[in-house]
Parts: sequence; C-alpha cells; structure tokens
Amino acid sequence: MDLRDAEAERNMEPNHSECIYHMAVDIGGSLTKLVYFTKNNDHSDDESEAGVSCPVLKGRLNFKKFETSKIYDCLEFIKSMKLHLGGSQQQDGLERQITAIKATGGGAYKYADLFKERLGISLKKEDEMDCLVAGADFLLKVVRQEAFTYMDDQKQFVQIDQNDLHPYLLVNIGSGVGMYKVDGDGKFERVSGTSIGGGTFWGLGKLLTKCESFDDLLEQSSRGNNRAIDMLVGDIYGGMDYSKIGLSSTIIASSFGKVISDNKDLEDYKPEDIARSLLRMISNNIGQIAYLNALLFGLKRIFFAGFFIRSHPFTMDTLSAAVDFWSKGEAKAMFLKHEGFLGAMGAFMSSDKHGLQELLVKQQQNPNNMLCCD
Ligand SMILES: Nc1ncnc2c1ncn2[C@@H]1O[C@H](COP(=O)(O)OP(=O)(O)OP(=O)(O)O)[C@@H](O)[C@H]1O
Ligand SMILES: CC(C)(CO)[C@@H](O)C(=O)NCCC(=O)O
Repeated sequence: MDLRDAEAERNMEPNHSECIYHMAVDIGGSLTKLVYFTKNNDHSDDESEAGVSCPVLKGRLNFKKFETSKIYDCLEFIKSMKLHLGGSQQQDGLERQITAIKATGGGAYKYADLFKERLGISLKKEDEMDCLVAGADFLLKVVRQEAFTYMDDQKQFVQIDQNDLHPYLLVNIGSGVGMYKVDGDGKFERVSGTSIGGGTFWGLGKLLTKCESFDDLLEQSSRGNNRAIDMLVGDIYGGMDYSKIGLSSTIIASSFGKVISDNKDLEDYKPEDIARSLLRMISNNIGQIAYLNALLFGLKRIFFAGFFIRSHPFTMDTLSAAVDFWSKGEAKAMFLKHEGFLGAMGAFMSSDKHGLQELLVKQQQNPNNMLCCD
C-alpha cells in the first residue's frame, strides 16, 4: 500500500462515535469465532456455546463458531441476528447500521473486503497474540470455573487466585500451535510454536479416514484402538518393559510404526484406529513441546487452549499425561472452558466501550462477583 492508499484508508475509517462494539470476530485458519453481547431482554440465542451472564451489565456474552471455509454462514448469522444493525444495543430502540467492529486473526486481513461488501462493516484489526492473552487473562480472572484439570477421566475445577495467576505458559492449539509465556497484565512473549497442530490432525485425518467432519473424526477416535497402528515398547521388547529408562511395555515407541511390518493397505485398517493414533501422536507431541518450554522458562502452570481440544476427554487426558510424564508430576496441565474463544474475547475487550474492564475492577474488589456460564 503506498502512502496515498494509507491516507485514503484512514479517511474511510468510521468516526469512533458511530461504532458500537457489541461484537467481535476472530477469523482463524480453520474456524471463525464470534463473541457478541445481548441485553437481558433480547431474544436469546439458544445455540450460543457456554454463554456468560453479566448481571452488572444486565446482559449476556454469547459465543459462536463457524468454519472459516464457510465464512458466509457467519455473515448470514450476523444478518439473521441483526447484529450488524446493533441488535437492541441502541438506546432509542431504532436499528442503525454498525460501521465497524473489532477483528483479529489472519482473516481480519483476508476477509476485510467481504465484511465491508456484505455487511457494510469495517474490521478494526487487533493483533491476534495481544487478543489471545488478554482473552485468557480476562476469562481466568472473571469467569467462575473457567479453568480445570483433566486426568484419568476426572475433571477438577481450579480456583484461580487473580493475584497469583502469573506467570503461566499458554499453549494455543488452533490450526497451528503458539506458546506464550505470560508474565503479567499485557506482559507476554511468544516463546515457541509448531505447525503440527489442529489443522494437521484434521487434514491428515480427512486424508486417511475419509471422515465427513471434524466431529466425525473425533467421534471415530473415541472408538479406536491405537495399538493396531502404533509400535509399542512391548512390540519391540517381546512384551516386556524397558524398565532401565522407565518405559513400560504399553508406551508408544513409534507412532504409526506398526504399519511398517503389517504389509497392509490403508483400507485394511479401521478408520477409528487411525484417528485414535493420529490424535494421540499430535497431542503427545504438543504436550512434550509445551512441557519443554515450561521447563526452559521455569513455569509450573500450563494452560492449553484452542479448538483442537474441543473438551475431548482423550485429547485432554493425553495432553495431561504427556505433561505429567515428562515433568515427573512437577508441572500441571490445565484447560479453559472457553478454549477456542480467547482471541475473540480479547478483541471484544480491546474496545473499552462495553464496561468489561470496569467489571474486572469491580470483580477484583469482590471475588463473589464472578461471572457464571449458563
Ligand atoms: N467444527 C470444527 N471444524 C473444524 N475444526 C475444528 C472443529 N472443531 C474443532 N476443530 C479443530 O480446531 C482447530 C482450529 O482451532 P482454532 O479455532 O482455535 O484455531 P484457528 O484460529 O482456526 O487457527 P490459527 O490460529 O492457527 O489460525 C482445527 O484445525 C481443528 O483441529
Ligand atoms: C500462524 C498462526 C500464528 C496463525 O494463527 C498460527 O497458526 C501458528 O502459530 N502456527 C505455528 C507456526 C510455527 O510457530 O511454526
């Protein structure tokens, strides 16, 4: 963009007084996430995921996701809910075209023209890392039962002391994986990342199992047995443990390694077994990299987020077991209820017009004011 274009774009930016920031989007490589606020007397959206009631603001935060490849579904949803016309946010009850909303993720750049053409909305871009961390901090401090541990099929909520939240490692497992060392309010550093993430699971899973959707792939994985695909320590050691280095016979020695000696074609394997091995391979790998970063930076708490997790018991168990195994029980894996909505939440908060910062301050004065999910 040359300077004249930049100037023209600035001139097209809406006047701030016209903007009503009651919704924000995070448009990622795989999924588009929408956060929007509705007043208590609004027609409620039953399909919203883990909505949060805000008594102080007399309303509710709603969360919704769409596949980015079907971004038109998101635009249609905004239209059907009249979110681009302000919903019931207008004091006088009249509908008025919203001119700008906060947006983050790569799609805030990629789809800016589409939002403008279809909804008449400009996307005011916020950095995805800033939003992610701000969203995590906000949810962890303000929403009751946001954080939990998950091990051996046991979910346990973690009481977060807001004054003792930092430092922590935030591992966001989206299409790719980003790892952030969070030291304080707005103080963080991206310390690592890997391209072997949720997109890899979904992409390879699609190729190898002919699954119809992500949910189908996850469902298959919950029925599968990875022993049919993975080479275990016992397969190499004739059923015995390799006790000298603490490897029991049931530990995976080589993901997908059993396939080498099987002399079978793809069709000969059960799709659910492939899905299970794939999920285990990717979760183990992320758990291990996360632990190594926690070790490198002396962090005891690791929060896993991103929609790869999907509150899936086996995924959470695998991530927790990897952290537990590598740290010898020293570090803890934790998860967030609003796992994939951190970036969208942070974008929503980046405009302080809706009083959420104020709420946070109030909440800090009185822990009984924590927000509840419905
Ligand atoms: N319904 C779904 N459809 C597609 N993917 C899903 C679904 N539910 C969960 N996923 C998983 O979540 C991942 C996307 O997670 P998330 O929305 O947190 O990341 P993203 O913002 O799209 O990615 P990035 O930040 O890398 O651009 C997918 O790659 C897939 O593994
Ligand atoms: C490119 C982003 C930041 C887009 O959200 C994400 O997909 C990611 O962190 N990928 C991993 C890239 C890497 O660190 O190897």
